[in-house]
Amino acid sequence: MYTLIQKVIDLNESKIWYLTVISLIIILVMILRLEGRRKRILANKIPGPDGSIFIGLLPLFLQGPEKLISSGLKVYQKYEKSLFKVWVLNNLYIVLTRPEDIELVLTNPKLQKKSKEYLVLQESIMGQGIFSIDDIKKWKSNRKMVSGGFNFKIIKSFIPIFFEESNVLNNILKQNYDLKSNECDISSPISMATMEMIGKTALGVKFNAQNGGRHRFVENLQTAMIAWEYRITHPWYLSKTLFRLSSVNQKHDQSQKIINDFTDEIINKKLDELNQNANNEKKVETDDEDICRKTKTVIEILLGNYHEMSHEQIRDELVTIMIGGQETTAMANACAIFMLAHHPEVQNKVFEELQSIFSIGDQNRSPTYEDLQQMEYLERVIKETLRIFPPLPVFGRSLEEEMQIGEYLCPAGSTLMVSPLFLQSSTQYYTDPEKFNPDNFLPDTCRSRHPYTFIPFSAGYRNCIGIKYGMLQMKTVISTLVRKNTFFPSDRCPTPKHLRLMFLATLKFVDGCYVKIVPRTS
Ligand code: HEM
Repeated sequence: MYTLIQKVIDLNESKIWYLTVISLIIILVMILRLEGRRKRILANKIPGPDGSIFIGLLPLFLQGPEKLISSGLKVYQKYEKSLFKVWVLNNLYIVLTRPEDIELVLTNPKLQKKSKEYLVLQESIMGQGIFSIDDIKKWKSNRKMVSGGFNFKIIKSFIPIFFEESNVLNNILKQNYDLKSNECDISSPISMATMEMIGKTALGVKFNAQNGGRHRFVENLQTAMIAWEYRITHPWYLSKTLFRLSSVNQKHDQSQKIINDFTDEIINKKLDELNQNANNEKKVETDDEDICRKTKTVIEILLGNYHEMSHEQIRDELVTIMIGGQETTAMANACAIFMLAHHPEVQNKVFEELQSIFSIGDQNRSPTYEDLQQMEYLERVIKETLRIFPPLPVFGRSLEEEMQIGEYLCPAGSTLMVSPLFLQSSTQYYTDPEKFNPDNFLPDTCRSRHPYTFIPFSAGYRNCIGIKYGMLQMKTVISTLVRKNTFFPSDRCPTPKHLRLMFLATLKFVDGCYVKIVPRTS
């Protein structure tokens, strides 16, 4: 015994340090193994496809983003009676299928943290913006400040901008359609229109995107988003270290820098402008509220919190809003026009509703907020479009502690997944879910369903901040286009089943969205 003690005393400091490190590593490996074991034991009790050994359902992803939707739907339909598990490499996903479980998760204050896939956005231009941030304390206070830019009065003042850009869109579509067949791919023009709208309303910037202005922000935003899609559809690139080795990484980093530099420039310019106009501003604020509101954009509201938010934070929030508000509404607007083209009886009802709101000869009048409120049928059309084509088809939350959901104990370290796309096309909640039926959103029908059976904007704590903005913008775009045109199916895409979609973080068209456009004569 004495010799053992003597030996320990004789160890020099570096050896003791070495032994400590080795012991810590051994303990850590044991803990991880135990945790992994527990995760596997609990996972084994949850139904779901086993997939291949070690790689799970990775082959599903490797089939490509278009096939992923149909293959994913098959798996979902097979297991949707309860929540189910899916392994992809060593990641465990628990897919929630019942509205009760989804509500439990989305309204649980302990489950506000997004899953690790969102790191892709955090490591990119969204940074610490409220969409991707996982520091919940910071998210709470930032969300409060960002919400200021989306209050009712501010959003209402954006309607003339939505209308102006919808008219530009209408002219662009006229220039774009084939003179013989009247066919046109509406996806890209609509995408540029929503880009211009969000640029003007959030940043107070004109990109001239609709008229082909190749703005550096717009172009680099698209490059950065392609890089995310690449990472998400190649799950091993979720690791930043591996992604750094890929050829896409360099392009992404260049784009990130250009976007950040541009947004910094805008913030600095706006700050100077605000400082210079401080006295005039004060005067305007005491004048007619309407005049003041017209001049406010989301950036100005955020800069009002410049002392509470860092410059970088404001930049991240602005870029987040630009991304959150552009692609989502572009996809929804295009899908709604496409579905109207394929459902003439629905299109006629929308037009009749518009005729009851706008008098004859009123074609160029901008809708007021009250007009948009009266477009109840159009609202149902938009909701039905979002049911069938939710622009964000999947979202996830990180499960950090074991939790009982329904009859299953879900292991810590897994990701809880919710899929509006699959949930909203389930026969369990919608009769004939493939049918485009705006009456699914009649008040009584809505009341008869669990509210969490329709969640295109998510719900609960981290629901979409842009719901009102989105609804007013979509109503303005669609009503303006339908007031001026009739839409018909294109020969290139004769039925809705021919519309090819893919899952690339958001829902996207594989080869455009074609319709025939015939301008109304009076
Ligand atoms: C059709 C239109 C839209 C759809 C379907 C949609 C959908 C969603 C969904 C599903 C989420 C939650 C995502 C998650 O949990 O990971 C979300 C969050 C968010 N959306 Fe939207 N969105 C739309 C329009 C907009 C608009 C117009 C804006 C801003 C102008 C916006 C900004 C945001 C932001 C900032 C968040 C993060 C909120 C937070 O975590 O606190 N969205 N959106």
